[in-house]
Amino acid sequence: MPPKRKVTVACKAMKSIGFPESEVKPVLNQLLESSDYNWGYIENDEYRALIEALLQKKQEQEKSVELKKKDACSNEKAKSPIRKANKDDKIKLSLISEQGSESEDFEPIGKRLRRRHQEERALVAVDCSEPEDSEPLVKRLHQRHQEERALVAVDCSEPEDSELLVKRLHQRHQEESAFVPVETSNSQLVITPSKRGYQDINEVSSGSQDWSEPEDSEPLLKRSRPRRARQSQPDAELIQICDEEEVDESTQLKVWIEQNKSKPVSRLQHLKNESRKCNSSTTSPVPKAKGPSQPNLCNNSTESDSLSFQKGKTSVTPQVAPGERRLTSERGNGIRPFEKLMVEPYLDHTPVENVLDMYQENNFNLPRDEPSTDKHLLDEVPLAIILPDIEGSSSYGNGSNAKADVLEVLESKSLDMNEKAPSVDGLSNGKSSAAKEDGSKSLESESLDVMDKGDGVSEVSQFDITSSPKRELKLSLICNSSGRSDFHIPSLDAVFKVVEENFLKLHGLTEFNFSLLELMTEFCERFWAMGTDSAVDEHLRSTNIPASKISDAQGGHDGKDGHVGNHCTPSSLSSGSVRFQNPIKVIPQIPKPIAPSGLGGLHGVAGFEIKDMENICGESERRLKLLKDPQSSKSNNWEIVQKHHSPFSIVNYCDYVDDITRGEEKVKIPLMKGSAEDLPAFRYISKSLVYRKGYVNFALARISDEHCCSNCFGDCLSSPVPCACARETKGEFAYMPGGLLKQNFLEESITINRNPKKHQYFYCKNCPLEGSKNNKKSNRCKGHLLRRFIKECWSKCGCNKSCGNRVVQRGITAKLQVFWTPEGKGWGLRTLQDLPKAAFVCEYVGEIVTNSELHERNLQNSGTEKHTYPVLLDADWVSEGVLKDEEALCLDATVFGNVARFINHRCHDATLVEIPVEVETPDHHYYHLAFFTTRKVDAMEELTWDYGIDFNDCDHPVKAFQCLCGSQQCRGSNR
Ligand SMILES: C[S@@+](CC[C@H](N)C(=O)[O-])C[C@H]1O[C@@H](n2cnc3c(N)ncnc32)[C@H](O)[C@@H]1O
Repeated sequence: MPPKRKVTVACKAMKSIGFPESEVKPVLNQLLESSDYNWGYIENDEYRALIEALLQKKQEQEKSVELKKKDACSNEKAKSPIRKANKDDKIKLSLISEQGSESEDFEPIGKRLRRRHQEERALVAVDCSEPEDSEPLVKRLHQRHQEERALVAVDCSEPEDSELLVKRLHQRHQEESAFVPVETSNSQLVITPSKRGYQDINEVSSGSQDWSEPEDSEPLLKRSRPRRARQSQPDAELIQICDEEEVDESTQLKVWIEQNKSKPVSRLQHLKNESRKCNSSTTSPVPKAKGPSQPNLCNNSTESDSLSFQKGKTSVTPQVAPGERRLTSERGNGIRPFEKLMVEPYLDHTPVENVLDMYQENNFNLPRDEPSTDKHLLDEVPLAIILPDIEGSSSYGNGSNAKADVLEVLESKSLDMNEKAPSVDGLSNGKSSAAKEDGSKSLESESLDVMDKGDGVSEVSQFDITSSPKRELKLSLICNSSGRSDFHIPSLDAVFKVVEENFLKLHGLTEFNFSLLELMTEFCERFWAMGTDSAVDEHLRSTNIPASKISDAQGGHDGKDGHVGNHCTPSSLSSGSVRFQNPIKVIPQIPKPIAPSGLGGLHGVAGFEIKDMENICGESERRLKLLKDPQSSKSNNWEIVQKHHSPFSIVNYCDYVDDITRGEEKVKIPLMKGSAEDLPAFRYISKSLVYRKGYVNFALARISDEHCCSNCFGDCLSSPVPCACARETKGEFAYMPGGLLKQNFLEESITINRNPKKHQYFYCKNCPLEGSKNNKKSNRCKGHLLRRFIKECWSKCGCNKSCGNRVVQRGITAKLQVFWTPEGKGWGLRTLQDLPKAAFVCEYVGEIVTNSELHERNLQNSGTEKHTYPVLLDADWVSEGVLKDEEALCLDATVFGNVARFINHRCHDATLVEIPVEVETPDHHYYHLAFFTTRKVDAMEELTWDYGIDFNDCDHPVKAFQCLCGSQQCRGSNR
């Protein structure tokens, strides 16, 4: 269904339950954005996510009206001016625990709801003890909404006295804190909510998981069934983690009765709801809850997205992501937010201008097909980051460059301004640093000052710097005003003004352009700059990028350079604290596609610089022109090119006997001496290229949090708990440190290849392969073998490039040679060194063509032309549903290819096995096909793989050859 229609249908559905379109559209828009335009997520469960978002929004609106009312009232009573409060509060600070409500302020509503939705889904899958009630979803959601409204109503009935209000808020915070799972040791976990679900897995599995354990006996087909079903597996491991043992039931009940006096909700229903809430939001790794019916007033506001470092506690980077369906629905419903955006995955020399353009495209623009609904909302309006040295104009520059990139590192720093401050809210103070479980380190926390008012109440504030995996850097200042009845939220401008004036006074300056906001921004820049590795420093130093570009790319919401503009938002916290937060989006380092201006229709080609393309095209101006504007010619220049192979004859392999890759690979691949002129004319490429129609989308935006490990750090393989990227391989990585495949994974892949079972085949209703043949014969699908995928970490992951879960993408490392086979198979590939079993050798690289394009090629081939064997990328067609022609792809290495085009076929006992590898996109209709050794291979042995051809299939795109593999189980020797 086209997106516009989807919007209409969604609006209609919402209208039927009482939400007008005007309310629905902005929320839907926001939800779409936060879910990466994943309609599947929005449409699931009768629009559950959307309904929740709408209810939540309504509730927030109501709450804010209430709060405004109360504020107005308390302002009346509390006469003390802001300046007085500031003056009295000589910021004496220490860390406080405020992450509880932080996310409510910082995290966009859509994201929050999506997360909650995911958590709830996971719990529904797990919690067998609690039968789902049969109430329709909408009714249940409405009911919950009513309950929440009722709670607000209770609050409203209290006297509007400012002092009482503050106290009450504070008290409620304390109460709520009491129900938040408490520390069981000094290493309490502080969890990012969006990943919270995995925390328990960490806890449960760490230490108990045996990585070398044999694979479970689950049939492959079951695992390979559509990912929607597969996802439930990791989720199912989620357990109840609320520390209800710590909470006295009668106390809970009492509080609950207090809070729900006026509510016409049955206790049972309430308990169910609360239990669900608790399940989805609690953070403690401590023992399981007693049961679902136990009352629990777990504070949902602990759902913080903050990564605040808390002293004495260990911030844990969550590991395994929840199994949410990959975003194939985008494809399925025709939404192509970043259509044909090809990203060269390994490009290190990406000009930053284009990176920024792309970032802008990816993150701030509506997708092309997306209906333009109401105002496109952004909860967090980003400030621009200025790169001080970029134009050489920074007054702060010390030669190092600030950067606005590469920021998927998870670090959080709390600068506590109190030294030796007494513990507040359960937190210790003083210098502290903590190693997270993922191996990353929380930054040291420094305490600078303390003031005890003498009544045991510390005035505590916190300057919090948080970087999120979303490449946002947040500075937040939390002023704890608890115990001060005269406190009310000052205007941020006023605060800035006072601080700036004080600063100037303090330094005896009269004419100095000092801006606190700029200082904060500068702080962010420096933070990122210092946390970025030197390689990137160097990269940016060499890149001349105007600052305006950067602010543009940031969204440019303030209309100027994006740097100024009052985006700090004051908000009050339940404890009576006030927070100013200043979310700043930071540009990630994103590989770029080749600029569209470069080669017209070829801009989608990944992996080539323009000069490379010009080289490929040789000296021929005419050809280049054709390539630059393929539309300008009626003739298909690419086909002409291919037919005659003329552009490639310029490659005289006599000149490249030392290295037929011409430097395309990290290693040289020589040709056996003597007969270079016999080498077929082809162009060596190290990465596959889209020929023309094939749909391959490497947009980063397609990779959701669940499909990357943005929180990881360093080497994922060294993490005690496998990250989200191991989900594809059932929660354990396919690789061992050092790059070899794990035995069980390898064996399974070999078995699937050599002895496929009936149930390991998938039969399509409308087979794209058969359909592409366009002949009158039967289009009956002959079956596609379902294979196991490896999923490698990639650019959106937080780990570094040498992470052990990045093998195929690093390219060829073995010493190989192209040689003339004595048996008459033509050229072949062999190894010049001993290779261990399970070692990666190379991937199959070629042109990415659709099946119909391949068919056309074959028709055009007179049959006399030598052809390499095209490889069908059908390893997971089962989960891709009905494929469009442009999604049914194969790799043809005949004209553009890598060394794998020389690997000959061997029936059954080949030295190599091919394994699909997901790298840049979760869409499984495109993937890498990597070759691993099936056994130890000795130096000078030929490398072979089983093409999997049916030698009796006359319909096959390429005519079968008489097999000379020499295997005892040869299938094609007597043709
Ligand atoms: C991918 S290419 C391999 C490289 C090829 N030998 C060459 O010289 O370019 C596939 C072609 O090699 C030949 N070939 C591969 N394996 C063979 C085998 N076992 N027996 C005979 N010919 C084989 C066939 O002509 C086949 O179409």
